[in-house]
Formats: sequence, structure tokens, C-alpha cells
Amino acid sequence: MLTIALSKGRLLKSFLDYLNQNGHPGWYDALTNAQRELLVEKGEIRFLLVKGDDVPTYVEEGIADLGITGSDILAEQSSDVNELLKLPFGHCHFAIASKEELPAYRTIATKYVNVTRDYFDQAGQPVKIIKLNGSVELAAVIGMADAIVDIVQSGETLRMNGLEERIQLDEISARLVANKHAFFTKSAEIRAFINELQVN
Ligand SMILES: Nc1ncnc2c1ncn2[C@@H]1O[C@H](COP(=O)(O)OP(=O)(O)OP(=O)(O)O)[C@@H](O)[C@H]1O
Ligand SMILES: O=P(O)(O)OC[C@H]1O[C@H](OP(=O)(O)OP(=O)(O)O)[C@H](O)[C@@H]1O
Repeated sequence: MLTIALSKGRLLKSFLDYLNQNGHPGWYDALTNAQRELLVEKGEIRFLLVKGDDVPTYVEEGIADLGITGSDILAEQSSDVNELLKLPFGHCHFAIASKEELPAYRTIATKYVNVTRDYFDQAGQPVKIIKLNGSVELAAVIGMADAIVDIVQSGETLRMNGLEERIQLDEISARLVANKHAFFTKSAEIRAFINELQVN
């Protein structure tokens, strides 16, 4: 039995689309038919449906052998897991966005405090960072911050809130990570799972 911690929310939707188009109807059906269940089993695979932020914790603790989460989460947290593969879904990017273009941004609202601090430290620009857990765009709309660092995919949320992307930062996509112990003890099962995923 292989246990996989899977980010729910938007990434689960992208994973399901991927499975539907390229992959594994058994997993697709099992995950699609799950209503509010957080534990979904199909044959020798057990999926744990958790918040993306918590995927590295389940994997690090060895509750899950593998995890699928966004590279945004891995960039923000320093997790003791093995990153195995870049997966071909969940594509978006980090960006700095604001209402007005300014020569320097002093107050930044974001969910991604570490990513933001690293960027502005490297740029040699001192900033105050305000941590929010969602609806980050609002901070720039109402002037709590003069810019935000957030994920952009279609750009629709920025547009609808009168904000513009100023600087494009790192690309984001889904990643497959493994527990460091399971990586050795379950290597054959992990290889089989990757083969079934049909990721080149
Ligand atoms: N607009 C987006 N487009 C594409 N991928 C995104 C977008 N926003 C976030 N993601 C990716 O999906 C992952 C999960 O994001 P999301 O906010 O939907 O999940 P969550 O907070 O775990 O779920 P929940 O809906 O249960 O709160 C993110 O870590 C990121 O990699
Ligand atoms: O470019 P777009 O396609 O519009 O996607 C970007 C939006 O998606 C994510 O938010 P989410 O919907 O997860 O909401 P939250 O961060 O406010 O919880 C992200 O934080 C942006 O707000």
C-alpha cells in the first residue's frame, strides 16, 4: 500500500483533469466520486486529501509516502522531503502586483512571507511584509499594502480588482515529493506509481 497526500482545492482539479486526459481512469473515478471523504482508496493506492500547505507535513512525518503539492508551498516551507518530479499540471507563477507602478514598494501583503522576504532581501530593498491567508489582492485595493506577492494564473483576479502585474517571479507547478525513508524502503512501489502517472 502506498499513501499519497494530495493537495485539494485547485490543484486537485488540475490533477483530475490530467488523469482524465492522460492517465488513470481508476484513480480519476475514485477521486471524482469522493464527496466529502478525505481518505480515498483505490487498489494499492490510498489518497489523503489535505490542504496544500499540509502536504509536506504528512510526507515529512511519514504518514504519507508521497505527496503532490505546488512548488509555491515547497518554496515557502523548508520541508525535509525528497522532491522527485516536476508534474505537468498546476501551472501558474508568483508575481508582484499593485494598483499603481511605484519606484519602490515599501509594504507588501502576501501569504508567502518567506518567498517575499527572500526576493526583496536579494533585491536589497527593505520592505514591511504583512501576512494574510487569502484574498490578498484586497490589501492592495484598499491601500493596506502598496503591492502584493501572490499567485497569478489567468490574471483574472488581478484584472477584476484593478491591479496589474508589475514583476513576474518564479514559475509554479505541481511537484511529487517523497518521504526520505519511504524513498528507499518503497522504491519499487514509488517507481510503479510514477509509471502509472505517465509523466515523462
Ligand atoms: N489560481 C490558481 N491557478 C492554478 N493553480 C493555483 C491557483 N492558485 C493556487 N494554485 C495552486 O494550487 C495549490 C492549492 O491552492 P488552493 O488555494 O486551491 O488550495 P488549498 O488552500 O489547499 O485548498 P482549499 O480550497 O481547500 O482551501 C497552490 O499551492 C498552488 O500551487
Ligand atoms: O490569476 P487567477 O486565475 O485569477 O488566479 C489567481 C488567484 O488564485 C489564488 O487564489 P484563490 O482562489 O486560491 O483564493 P485565496 O488565495 O483568496 O484563498 C491566488 O491567490 C489568486 O488570488
